Amino acid sequence: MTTAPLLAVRDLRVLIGGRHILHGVDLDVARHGVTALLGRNGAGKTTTVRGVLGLVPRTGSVRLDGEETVSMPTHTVVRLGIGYAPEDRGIFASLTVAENLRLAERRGADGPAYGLVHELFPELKRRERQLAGTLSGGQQQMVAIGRTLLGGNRLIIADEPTKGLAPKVVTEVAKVLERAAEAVPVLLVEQNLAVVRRLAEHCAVLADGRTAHQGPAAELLGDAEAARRLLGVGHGPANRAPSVEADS
Ligand SMILES: Nc1ncnc2c1ncn2[C@@H]1O[C@H](COP(=O)(O)OP(=O)(O)OP(=O)(O)O)[C@@H](O)[C@H]1O
Repeated sequence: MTTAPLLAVRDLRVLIGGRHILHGVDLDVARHGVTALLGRNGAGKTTTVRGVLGLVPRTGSVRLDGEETVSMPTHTVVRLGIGYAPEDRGIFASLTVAENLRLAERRGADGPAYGLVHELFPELKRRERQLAGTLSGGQQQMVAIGRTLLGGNRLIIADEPTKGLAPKVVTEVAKVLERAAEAVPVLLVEQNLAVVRRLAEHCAVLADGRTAHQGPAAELLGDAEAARRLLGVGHGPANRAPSVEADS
């Protein structure tokens, strides 16, 4: 079994409007489970994701399963098998759950993976006629993640899926991601360290547009001094990690 990373980003640089946003991001995403991308506000996490997807001009190397994608346009990159759940979830509020999923269909080897989506999230089957705008935050996140699972993707990228959610909903979303990651590896951009602690085996930390740290997530989160230095946690309420409720 190969242990080479599924996604290997090396020296990723992004220049927007004459400003260097990223100047040397290295990131390995594991072939299994959740890899967390961490860093303070403005560190460059979303730009890294956008760089991986080819949504911003970039240089360096971005290999998916060994294949160099850095010169490819976005539509080619995503067809290689990357599903993206953006920070705002990107769902259509005035369409039903079923319609939202249908819009994300892509033909994988065996057609769209509805079996997998309904197995992981039976609630989406039960609510298929409900308007997506009337779902809870956690249920909307199920739709967003469900959409990424429909196209036979090899990697899911979820950008701050718990941002702005109440603790109970954060727990719901963490469970959704945990289940999704059993099927497809996930790159998770996340500020909630309790979620990272629960889900991620590996992590990378960005600071000022560069990779400041990579390694096992538990090791970083278990080292109070490193977590304070790299993530700024432990300095008052604004930086305190919200909790994730215990499993019910
Ligand atoms: N299109 C753009 N034009 C100019 N500056 C940008 C652009 N996109 C991002 N930036 C700047 O680049 C830096 C990194 O932004 P980015 O959104 O990648 O950080 P982030 O780590 O995702 O932050 P947050 O946690 O706040 O979402 C910020 O200073 C941001 O203002």
